[in-house]
Amino acid sequence: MSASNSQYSTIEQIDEIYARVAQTWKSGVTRPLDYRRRQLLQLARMIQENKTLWEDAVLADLGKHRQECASTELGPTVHGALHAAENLEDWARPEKPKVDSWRQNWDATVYPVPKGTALLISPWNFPIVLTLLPLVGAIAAGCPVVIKPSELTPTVSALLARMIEQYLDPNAYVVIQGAIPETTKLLELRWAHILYTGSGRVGRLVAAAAAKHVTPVTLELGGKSPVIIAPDADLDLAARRVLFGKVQNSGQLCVTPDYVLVPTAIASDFKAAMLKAYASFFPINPLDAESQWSKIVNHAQYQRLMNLILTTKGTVIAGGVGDFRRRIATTIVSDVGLDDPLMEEELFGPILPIVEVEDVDAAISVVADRHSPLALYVFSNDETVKQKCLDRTNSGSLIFNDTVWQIVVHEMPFGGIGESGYGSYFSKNTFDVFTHRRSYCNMPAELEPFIGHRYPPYTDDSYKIMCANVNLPIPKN
Ligand SMILES: NC(=O)c1ccc[n+]([C@@H]2O[C@H](COP(=O)([O-])OP(=O)(O)OC[C@H]3O[C@@H](n4cnc5c(N)ncnc54)[C@H](O)[C@@H]3O)[C@@H](O)[C@H]2O)c1
Repeated sequence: MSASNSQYSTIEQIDEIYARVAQTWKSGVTRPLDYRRRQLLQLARMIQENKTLWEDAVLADLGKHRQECASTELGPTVHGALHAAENLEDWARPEKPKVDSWRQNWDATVYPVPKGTALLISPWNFPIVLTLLPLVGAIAAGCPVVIKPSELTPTVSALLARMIEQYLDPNAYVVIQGAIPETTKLLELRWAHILYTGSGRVGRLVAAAAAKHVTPVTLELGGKSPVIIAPDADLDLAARRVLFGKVQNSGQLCVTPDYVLVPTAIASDFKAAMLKAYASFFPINPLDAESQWSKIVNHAQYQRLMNLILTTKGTVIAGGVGDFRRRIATTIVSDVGLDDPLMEEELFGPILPIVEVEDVDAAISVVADRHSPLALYVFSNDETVKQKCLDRTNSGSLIFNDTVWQIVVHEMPFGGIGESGYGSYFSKNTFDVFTHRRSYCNMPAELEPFIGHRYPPYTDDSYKIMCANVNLPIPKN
């Protein structure tokens, strides 16, 4: 047992839990749609009936305000579970692909079937929704699941363990509490799918471990998500919306705006707009005891962020201070160069560098020269600018005139590209992650007269028939 937390699972317990969940998978109990539906409704109840407990847990671990907890953790989870329960039958319906007429009596069908027992490894920054939304998809798909939440949010992880045992089928959905040794052990086992959310550093370890068993993986990683301000942008609106994205969970959000690229011609107007938005968001000192803002998750992260504020060569124009409760005032830094320490790693905290560039083309070049981010935000209504951003950059998502709230459009796939990860989920996409599209055919004996030419011995006649597709006419253009 790990010394630091008596609720951590021992290695023997992990083996026992794995065997139990594997047995559940074999029994087929998680497959029927009415079972899946019941579990999904239970998951929604688990949140709704214990709203205050969840809010308190997130408050204890992250100091996150109840409003942020309701809007970004609890609401999306309940909505996601109910949406899956409502659409389950549709998503799980077998499909009849369009086939050539001569194959129509082969009964070609695609069955969406559960992949098998899945592993979810989730991060600390949104410890409820980033654990439970993947779980919703896995339940909907019919997979049993082992869940490993983050050790950095121990109150939420303990609550997840207790609630999931109480509300869901405990033989099919189990939380393992632990840190690196427990995750390492879990990664040695064979899973049907692993969905990992977190840093690229650990993502690489997960992908390497999965490769040993040829296990498919979804990697939801991070990266520096840029903002481009175009000359035609409404600067007050842009400033408010950029700052909104930055204050959510004190910037500890995978799609938080990481840095702003602004053409020199409008840079001073944009800075003024940012300071105006700042004053309206923070009518009192952001570090006041009644603070509404999340704390930084641990001392090491706090220290890392404060060091960045100290070592930047830019000018701190707002914030710049922290306190003993690990809160850092949202900090705006102007005149930041592309070689500044703030422009190296993903910031993942409440610091917003503003980088001046010659024009929108230069901004696009900066984005295109770096790793593809999880999100790219552009403030513009100019169709030429929009098209250039679409054509010349790549990112998990491309959002015009807002930040962060693309995540409420559940119908769109959420995921990264390149260093920001691979695979995507949300809504039916999550169901698809845990689903195998199994091909099915039934070839009746009456086919023999029509397919007899496939059997040896091969003859000139059978060869001619088999060349039919090779000789298909090709259109000129
Ligand atoms: N794409 C997304 O949806 C998304 C969402 C949230 C966070 N993120 C990204 O996650 C990162 C921050 O999250 P984090 O710090 O919790 O990530 P992390 O990678 O440190 O931890 C995530 C999980 O990995 C486990 N882990 C940590 N070290 C390990 C090791 N050596 N071996 C095996 N397992 C290990 C942890 O126990 C935890 O459960 C940021 O980069 C952020 O952008 C991405």
